[in-house]
Amino acid sequence: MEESGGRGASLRLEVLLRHLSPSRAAGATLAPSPTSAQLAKEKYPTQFCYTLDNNLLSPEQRHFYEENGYLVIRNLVSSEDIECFRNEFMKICKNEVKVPGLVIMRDISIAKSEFVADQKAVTKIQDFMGDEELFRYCTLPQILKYVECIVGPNIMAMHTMLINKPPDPGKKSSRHPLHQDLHFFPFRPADRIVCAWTAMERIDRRNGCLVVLPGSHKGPLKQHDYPEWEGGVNKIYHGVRDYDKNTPRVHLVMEKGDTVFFHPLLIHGSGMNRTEGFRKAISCHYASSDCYYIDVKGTSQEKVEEEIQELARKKYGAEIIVILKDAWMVRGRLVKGKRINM
Ligand SMILES: CCCC(=O)SCCNC(=O)CCNC(=O)[C@H](O)C(C)(C)COP(=O)(O)OP(=O)(O)OC[C@H]1O[C@@H](n2cnc3c(N)ncnc32)[C@H](O)[C@@H]1OP(=O)(O)O
Ligand SMILES: Nc1ncnc2c1ncn2[C@@H]1O[C@H](COP(=O)(O)OP(=O)(O)OP(=O)(O)O)[C@@H](O)[C@H]1O
Ligand SMILES: O=C(O)CCC(=O)C(=O)O
Ligand SMILES: [Fe+2]
Ligand SMILES: [Mg+2]
Repeated sequence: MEESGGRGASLRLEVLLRHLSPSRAAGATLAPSPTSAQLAKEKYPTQFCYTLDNNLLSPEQRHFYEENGYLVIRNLVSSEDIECFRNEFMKICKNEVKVPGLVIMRDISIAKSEFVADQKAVTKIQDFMGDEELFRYCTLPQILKYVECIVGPNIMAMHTMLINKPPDPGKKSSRHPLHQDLHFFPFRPADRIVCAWTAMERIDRRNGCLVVLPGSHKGPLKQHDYPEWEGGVNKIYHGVRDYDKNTPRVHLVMEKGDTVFFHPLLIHGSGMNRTEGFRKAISCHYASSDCYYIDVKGTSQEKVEEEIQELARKKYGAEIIVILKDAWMVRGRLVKGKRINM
């Protein structure tokens, strides 16, 4: 007795398969469908250098990051999570929560005025790794998935910020000059570093959205200086000294929860806040734990190191000598994989 479907049926199947796809003819097992990484290589045969082989980014997304140095993913962080981060930030501003290692910055226009325990006094908080609630942002799996496509499987959270851009006091000091984040980082390689920046509300040109120069990540790290702004510039808000003024600027209009991933050499800044609200964004810079520290002495980054040391001396006393590398090693936190060099 012949099994149901026997030779006759398999012959018919073979003919059908040949008809559908000559390469899947009899004998050959069904080939698995091509992965996203394979598709990307077929479609864009040039070498990828800013992204790693992965099966998350579509070929178009991967190509976009390679060419432009940034990629916006819509609606990546939930409203609920963002409200938790907002509440925690408010508690920090009201002094209800003390976070070890946190740096609180006030806008230059209010830095010298009387202290008020309110978000109105805070332009940005930095290094919130010691706050478990805010740090949860850096560990969100949907963010780390994208980060892994750029930095690989061993991921350190190196630098964290919650930016609370105040209504401009009329001096344009709420602007952030165009800069490259790598200017502040004494580690390399740049291609294994990425920033995730999430809008905590709708952010457009009225409240000071991010402005990027697409493709600028392909250039070198540039010389940075304080811009000559009449209304004053915030401490450490260095800007690129010269950049191609003809490069088109792109204003990234983002909705709450939208997240942009960008390369540390991408030239970016943000405009002034013309609204009455405090424009909020949360961000984390990630690096592969395979990265290594560099000595910035004798480079364009030397001045940053000196300036940060000077701030630390003022704050903690004259005898303190901050080794930049040590300061980064203490702050950095592993979020995925193994801690190697960093
Ligand atoms: C990807 C980006 C990477 C980065 O951004 S890495 C850059 C690292 N960033 C930093 O190190 C943060 C810099 N900011 C700070 O450390 C602090 O905000 C800063 C400036 C020390 C102020 O700390 P506070 O604890 O508020 O100290 P303080 O009230 O005693 O002020 C000390 C002196 O600084 C002045 N100041 C405070 N906020 C300022 C501002 N926004 N712009 C300009 N000057 C500012 C303040 O007036 C005071 O000056 P003075 O000593 O009285 O002459
Ligand atoms: N003189 C300057 N030096 C360095 N950066 C600057 C200077 N003037 C403006 N910027 C920065 O350049 C970026 C782009 O400026 P641009 O005028 O295109 O947009 P914007 O000021 O953000 O928004 P809008 O044009 O809607 O006011 C902003 O991030 C701003 O902070
Ligand atoms: O205005 C912003 O949110 C961007 C700030 C920024 O680029 C930075 O602090 O490095
Ligand atoms: Fe930046
Ligand atoms: Mg402008």
